[in-house]
Amino acid sequence: MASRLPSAPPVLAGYTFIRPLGTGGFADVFLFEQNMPKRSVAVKVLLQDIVDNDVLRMFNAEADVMARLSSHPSILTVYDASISADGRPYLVMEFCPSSHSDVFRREVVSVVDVLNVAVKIACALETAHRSGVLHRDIKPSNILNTSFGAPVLADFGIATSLRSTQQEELFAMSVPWSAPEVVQETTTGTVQTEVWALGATIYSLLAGRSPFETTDGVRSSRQQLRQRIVRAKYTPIGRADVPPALEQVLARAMSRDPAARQSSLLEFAENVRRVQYDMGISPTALEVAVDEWAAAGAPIDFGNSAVRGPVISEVAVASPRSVRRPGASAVRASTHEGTFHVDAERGRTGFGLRLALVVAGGLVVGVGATVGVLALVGVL
Ligand SMILES: Nc1ncnc2c1ncn2[C@@H]1O[C@H](COP(=O)(O)OP(=O)(O)OP(=O)(O)O)[C@@H](O)[C@H]1O
Repeated sequence: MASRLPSAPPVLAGYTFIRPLGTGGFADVFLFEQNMPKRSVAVKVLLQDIVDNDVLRMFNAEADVMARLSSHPSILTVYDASISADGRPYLVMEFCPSSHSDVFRREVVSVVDVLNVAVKIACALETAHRSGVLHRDIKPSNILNTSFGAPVLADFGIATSLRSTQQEELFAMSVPWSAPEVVQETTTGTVQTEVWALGATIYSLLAGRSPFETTDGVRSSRQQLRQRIVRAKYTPIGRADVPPALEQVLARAMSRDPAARQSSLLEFAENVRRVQYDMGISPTALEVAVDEWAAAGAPIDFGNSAVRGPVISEVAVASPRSVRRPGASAVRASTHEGTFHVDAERGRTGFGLRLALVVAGGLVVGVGATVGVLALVGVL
């Protein structure tokens, strides 16, 4: 968690603020209660003073990528995204009570649990890759645990297109889990750097430290850490309950030469399942999207930096107060973000078509019974 105080929580219609959950490089995350339907949600809000085109582009991509992928059981579910009344983009997500960074340095995590996490997150990443998306920030703190204890991959904040051909400038990285070629800034991300990062993450969960931290507890500088990563000399985890076959899978994932690593996250998952099988544990199910699903849908636009807030309807909402009387100039309609004006004189689309929409309807409330009636009539 970043060492700064969280910003003020946004005022969001339909949600009640409960408490801050954490702070990141670009955003604060707050616990809110959604009022209807009632449930706890985590709301990620971009920091106001860093909102520029690049940040908006990353935020839009994160919302779109998560919405596209979150039907996967091991990817964090996103419910909604919009702009708050004070102008901050936000993302409403499933609330996860804990993350793997909370536990791996404090507790010895069982090998059985870690192998399960490894297969599930590998399948989540394989699915993202088949959809053309690279995560680029795989690390223990981005594996959250749902209320049911299931591991889910979160934070697609610096995700990018797998098929991007542009030389991007962004070398955002979490150094301890980054591959040598990322640390040396020769690539911003490939399937092979994701294999490395997941291998390094799983290593960390088992070892209680990241793979290139010193074991004597002496804190090294960032530069020393980078040098050790570039040398890529694998240090065995050294836990009696970690079988050599598992060390081999992780050592292969963290090979200095990208071509020597598993060729995909699916291959990594299959290697881990083999270890589970050899240990007498039932292998975790492979949950990978079929190619037809992954190829379906419009490609995510990683270049879109438009402010995409609440939809402003040009259709007047029918109510006894909104029926236009002679001489009246405007009606009021409300969205979940507040109240805005609809000019009843214009009543046309932004393309200049002479399309006037007249909405008529009413809500009839009887004693002991309620009937809602809405009629919509379009007139050229
Ligand atoms: N859905 C969630 N439920 C509960 N806590 C969350 C959720 N999403 C994020 N958090 C917590 O909020 C904090 C900030 O998350 P965020 O994704 O913004 O940043 P980060 O990954 O910690 O840092 P950075 O974005 O700089 O890499 C983290 O401590 C994370 O555990």
